[in-house]
Amino acid sequence: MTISTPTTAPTTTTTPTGGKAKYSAHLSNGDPTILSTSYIPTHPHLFLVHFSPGDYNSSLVTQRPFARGETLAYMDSAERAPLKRYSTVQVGEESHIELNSDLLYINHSCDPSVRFEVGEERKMWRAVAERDIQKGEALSFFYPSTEWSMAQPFKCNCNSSRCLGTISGAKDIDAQTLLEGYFVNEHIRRLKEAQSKEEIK
Ligand SMILES: C[S@@+](CC[C@H](N)C(=O)[O-])C[C@H]1O[C@@H](n2cnc3c(N)ncnc32)[C@H](O)[C@@H]1O
Repeated sequence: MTISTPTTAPTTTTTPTGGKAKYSAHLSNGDPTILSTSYIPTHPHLFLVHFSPGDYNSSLVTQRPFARGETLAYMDSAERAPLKRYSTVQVGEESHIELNSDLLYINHSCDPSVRFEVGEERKMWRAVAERDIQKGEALSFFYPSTEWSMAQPFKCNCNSSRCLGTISGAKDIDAQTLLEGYFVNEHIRRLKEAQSKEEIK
């Protein structure tokens, strides 16, 4: 197991102009050792991060039930990201955002409880319940619904009967399996279409 040390201790800061605090969990690079001691929840009445030792083992657990179709949260504190990384969410063919909130800790599942609805306009960015969700459940969304080619592929441990194995992005999933089996965002639909015409790999 590799333990990565954050380059900066996680902090909640106030900007000189008194602006919104910055969420720095992404600085943990997956290792919660330091972060868990200084954690300030961003949505304490809705969900909390459950920190687990080891790289990228933490998760986001609900504090109350949600009904299918309900918006869990808008991605209000998200910001455009210059580069994709494990913590970013793709919102368009060439656009990525950092969530800057506890939504970062939603893991992937091939049978997800949540979907991330995104698009080029920030007002579209929100997390919606795919089904009824109980209090105390760990939340999950289907990462290839937003990600075309992931910065950090991983072997999925969702244990679902429909698990797709290694998750590396929508580009590597058969079009029928992806488009008939899962909710995906419009940019992924467009990229899959371009791939089928061999306009992109
Ligand atoms: C945005 S983070 C999610 C929060 C992460 N669990 C953490 O503790 O920082 C994405 C990373 O979590 C891990 N991850 C998420 N879902 C997973 C899954 N179903 N199976 C294995 N690893 C997963 C992978 O390392 C992935 O790159």
